[in-house]
Amino acid sequence: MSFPALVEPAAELTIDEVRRYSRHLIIPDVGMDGQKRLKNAKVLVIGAGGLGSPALLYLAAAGVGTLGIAEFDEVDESNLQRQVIHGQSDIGKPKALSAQESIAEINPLVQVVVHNERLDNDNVMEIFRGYDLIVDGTDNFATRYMVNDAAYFLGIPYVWGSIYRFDGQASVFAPTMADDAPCYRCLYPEPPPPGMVPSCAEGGVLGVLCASIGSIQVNEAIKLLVGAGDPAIGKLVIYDALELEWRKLKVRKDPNCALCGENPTVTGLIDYDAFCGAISEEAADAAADATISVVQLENLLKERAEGTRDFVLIDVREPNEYEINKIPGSLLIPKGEFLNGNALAQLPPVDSGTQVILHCKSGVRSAECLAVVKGAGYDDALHVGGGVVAWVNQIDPSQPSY
Ligand SMILES: Nc1ncnc2c1ncn2[C@@H]1O[C@H](COP(=O)(O)OP(=O)(O)OP(=O)(O)O)[C@@H](O)[C@H]1O
Repeated sequence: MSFPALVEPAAELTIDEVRRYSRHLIIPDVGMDGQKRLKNAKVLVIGAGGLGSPALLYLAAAGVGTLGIAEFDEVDESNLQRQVIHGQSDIGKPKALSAQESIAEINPLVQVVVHNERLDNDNVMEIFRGYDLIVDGTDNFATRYMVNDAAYFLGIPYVWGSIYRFDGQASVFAPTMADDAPCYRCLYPEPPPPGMVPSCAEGGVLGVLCASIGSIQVNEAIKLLVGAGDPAIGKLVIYDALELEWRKLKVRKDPNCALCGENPTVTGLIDYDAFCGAISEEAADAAADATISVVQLENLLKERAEGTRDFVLIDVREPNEYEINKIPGSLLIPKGEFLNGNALAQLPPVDSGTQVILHCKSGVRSAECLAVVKGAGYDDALHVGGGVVAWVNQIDPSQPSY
């Protein structure tokens, strides 16, 4: 199904622009009219990370007249494996500014608007207002639901993408463009239970997958802006890079959707952190008075070495994470073993007097496991807040982080 172009055409292209965009101008579906629409377009990209990098680069190269960048973070060495808009000399710089510099080099005709801040309930409506289209390149559920809701309230279509390891997904959510067009909540009414879906920082992502999904997002954005082809409204694009398989599933509007359904219950922005629960209630309860810092752990490890303390330190991450860095003296039992109950047989008996201390990468998975262990009777079990990330940052910077 085709849709009218989102943007009116600019009055004219300059001679420089005609030269620069000549390969677009000779595509019948873009042409002079489409390129003038791109020139007039205002597109906001949220996140200048894995997906945002290729999205910004190609939107800029394509001649989108105004490109907004909403990003609060700074460039880290571990970003460079996939966030190709940043380079070695950008490490430590705000990503939004680093991205702006790259765009100036790729296409100085683009006007870049930098929003060097975290998008949240306080600023999202104001920042979104005035853009024709949004490209969501973020990596967390709280932001995704917020983007979906804010875009819906303002009637702005957006292109969503998501990546994990070798798997990617993308879709266009534009409930105000067609009566039967779904929103993100129609596809995913509820966020996954906290701790169940690891982030890319926890589970990893193939760098080049960002290019595959980010370029699909740009493709959809260009189609929407110029009114070409059949955009992925009501369609979920699924890419399996390991099998080299693309699939397209139909996504229907949910009449019971909390946002765009017949009797909406979400009528304004909500507390998205609470909705997505950074940590499950059981895990939060278990960890409430059983969380130690890495400094406390270091002291406990010294006492254990001196023979004045008895405990097992268990790393609940995956074996490939354990290969990258570890807290010395830890034993690896991945979280899945706790969830299926097998880990308990590998722990010292409850009445042995040996305490159980758990850690993971950042403290989310270990809190989930702590709830299991406490439920099995290990009342004095502890977990390490901040996990191995805090250990590397505060105790042993000689180890790599990831
Ligand atoms: N609410 C938000 N406002 C602005 N930018 C956001 C928001 N939420 C996430 N982002 C940005 O979206 C980008 C997502 O990129 P990516 O998935 O590659 O993750 P990353 O945070 O850079 O990497 P990693 O999680 O592996 O350290 C990040 O740069 C992140 O800072």
